[in-house]
Amino acid sequence: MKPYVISNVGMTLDGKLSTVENDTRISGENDLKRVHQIRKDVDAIMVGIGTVLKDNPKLTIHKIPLENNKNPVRIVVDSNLRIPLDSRVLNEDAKTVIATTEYGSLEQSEKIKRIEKIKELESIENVEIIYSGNLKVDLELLMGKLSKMDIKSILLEGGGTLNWGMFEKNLVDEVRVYVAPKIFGGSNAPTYVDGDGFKTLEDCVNLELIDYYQMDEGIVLEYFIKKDNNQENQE
Ligand SMILES: NC(=O)C1=CN([C@@H]2O[C@H](COP(=O)(O)OP(=O)(O)OC[C@H]3O[C@@H](n4cnc5c(N)ncnc54)[C@H](OP(=O)(O)O)[C@@H]3O)[C@@H](O)[C@H]2O)C=CC1
Ligand SMILES: Nc1nc(O)c(N)c(N[C@@H]2O[C@H](COP(=O)(O)O)[C@@H](O)[C@H]2O)n1
Repeated sequence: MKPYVISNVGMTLDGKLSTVENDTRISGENDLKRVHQIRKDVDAIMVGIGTVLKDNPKLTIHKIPLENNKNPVRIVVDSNLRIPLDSRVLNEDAKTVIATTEYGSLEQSEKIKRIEKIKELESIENVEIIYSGNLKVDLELLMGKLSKMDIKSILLEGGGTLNWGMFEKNLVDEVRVYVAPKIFGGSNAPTYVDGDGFKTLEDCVNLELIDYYQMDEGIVLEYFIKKDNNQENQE
């Protein structure tokens, strides 16, 4: 049984997650409070290494009172352990799981560097490294391992490449997006779901609307993922 995965982003009307210069001021204050309430409701928050490298996020609950809650576990999907040791997501405010790949097939010099980085990360008390897959993190395997760690719900915050990986493997259960009344443009600006993309309508993700409501100057849209994809797309 895999964890229940909620994908949440703040995006512009043209689907961007940041500008081409990585300006990510999209959500208003009330929407950020909504996001932090979801963080409070889940066991873990998951991002890709791209987001860590570009945003240096904290991934803790800080826009609303934590009260007597613990911060959720922070999961960083990082096949090649590129995470900088001074990343805020490695601070002591919460446990951090780094999902990486087996390194046995690396050539000797790369393997030595990888083992060095593993030792440095393992010396950080609240950090745990888990291994799933070879060249790239195997997300299906990862979900199974996280479930065994008693992580039953995950807020997937992105970015667009990891979001693609999760949608491609049909690992997302719910979508909540804040759509700001802004247009960023830019063919190189990151979008909600990047990656290779589905080739045909038969393969794409189908959504079932749950709710929609105004928030700040924008709109929040909430959907379930329709899991009977094939039947839906044949109609
Ligand atoms: N507005 C919003 O709500 C949000 C905005 N953002 C923005 O998104 C941008 C970052 O997005 P992006 O650059 O795409 O990076 P991501 O955060 O999506 O990280 C992608 C990286 O994760 C690693 N990864 C490992 N396994 C997988 C897999 N199976 N599938 C996919 N990725 C995998 C890859 O690196 P490797 O091969 O090294 O493992 C990949 O390059 C930033 O500009 C950030 O500001 C991010 C989150 C939310
Ligand atoms: N939901 C949402 N709306 C926006 O406008 C955003 N820019 C983001 N960004 C995500 O939140 C992370 C920062 O979290 P911390 O405040 O540092 O805890 C950022 O890295 C993106 O994942 N999200």
